[in-house]
Amino acid sequence: MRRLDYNSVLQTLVNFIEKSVNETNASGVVIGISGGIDSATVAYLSVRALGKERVLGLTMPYYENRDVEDARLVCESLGIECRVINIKPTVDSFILGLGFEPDRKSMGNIMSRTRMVLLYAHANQMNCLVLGTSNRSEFLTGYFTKWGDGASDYAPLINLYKTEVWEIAKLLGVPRRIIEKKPTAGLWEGQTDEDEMGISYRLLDEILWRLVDLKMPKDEIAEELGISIERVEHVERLVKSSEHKRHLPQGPTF
Ligand SMILES: Nc1ncnc2c1ncn2[C@@H]1O[C@H](COP(=O)(O)OP(=O)(O)OC[C@H]2O[C@@H]([n+]3cccc(C(=O)O)c3)[C@H](O)[C@@H]2O)[C@@H](O)[C@H]1O
Ligand SMILES: Nc1ncnc2c1ncn2[C@@H]1O[C@H](COP(=O)(O)OP(=O)(O)OP(=O)(O)O)[C@@H](O)[C@H]1O
Ligand SMILES: [Mg+2]
Repeated sequence: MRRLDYNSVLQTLVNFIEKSVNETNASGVVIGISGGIDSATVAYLSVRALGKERVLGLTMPYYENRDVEDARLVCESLGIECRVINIKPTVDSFILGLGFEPDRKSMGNIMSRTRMVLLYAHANQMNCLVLGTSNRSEFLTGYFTKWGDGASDYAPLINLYKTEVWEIAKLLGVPRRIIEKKPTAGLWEGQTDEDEMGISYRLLDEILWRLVDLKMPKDEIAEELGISIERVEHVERLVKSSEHKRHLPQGPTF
């Protein structure tokens, strides 16, 4: 992987948030706090950039599990306001209105888009910006809901791989319990990112960096990492098939 000076990356992230908020005359930021590491990292960076009074955390559970406790742990350790909104009634009423039984992926995407609606309602009302939490590993593989968690005003982590986010989180002092948790979108019980994508983040990031940033031939990547070419091709397919998620909607030009 590339070697970054994480202290300097951290300062760049803090400066970026401060500048984005000040230049837009926003009062502060709203962040969806899941209890996972990406949102915790964005919250920690935001408090460094803006102070705790200008950061609002929204925890929006669908399932009853430990994630709400973890989200509270993040907010309490930072001293930021944490509002909990149970999205089950809203999501269930969407499903009732559909007239068909959505599969678990469609249902998960409804959950993600419901959270987006709630984040923007708070941003509108409070003159705040929505900070996204997507990282480069998710962005390049399309591992996010289009117009759901992929939607935000600024996304400070978008150019950092997941393995790099882990390093920044350690430097920030994010609670260990949050750092050590298995990454999960939490869209269905037992879901984990690495199972669904079929690869560990450590290997994914090594492949993505060579494939996308260094533009290395696939056979060289496989040889250098001591893996089969099929694994590299799997990642390449994820990148290619999610191209549409990295652009605004296209139309013909005249
Ligand atoms: N070629 C193309 N050009 C333009 N648009 C295209 C398209 N192919 C599909 N589409 C559109 O995109 C839609 C599919 O995209 P989308 O609706 O996002 O749905 P999809 O990519 O199928 O599912 C979202 C994935 O992201 C994961 N996720 C979601 C939320 C959070 C996290 C997390 O890590 O926390 C992960 C989730 O587990 C799932 O694997 C299609 O229904 C279609 O409308
Ligand atoms: N229950 C939730 N309450 C509030 N926001 C949520 C919830 N679930 C997901 N989100 C939002 O969607 C984002 C995307 O989820 P994702 O799982 O990629 O990140 P994470 O949970 O912060 O970290 P990890 O990937 O390690 O689980 C979260 O960072 C958060 O902003
Ligand atoms: Mg998560």
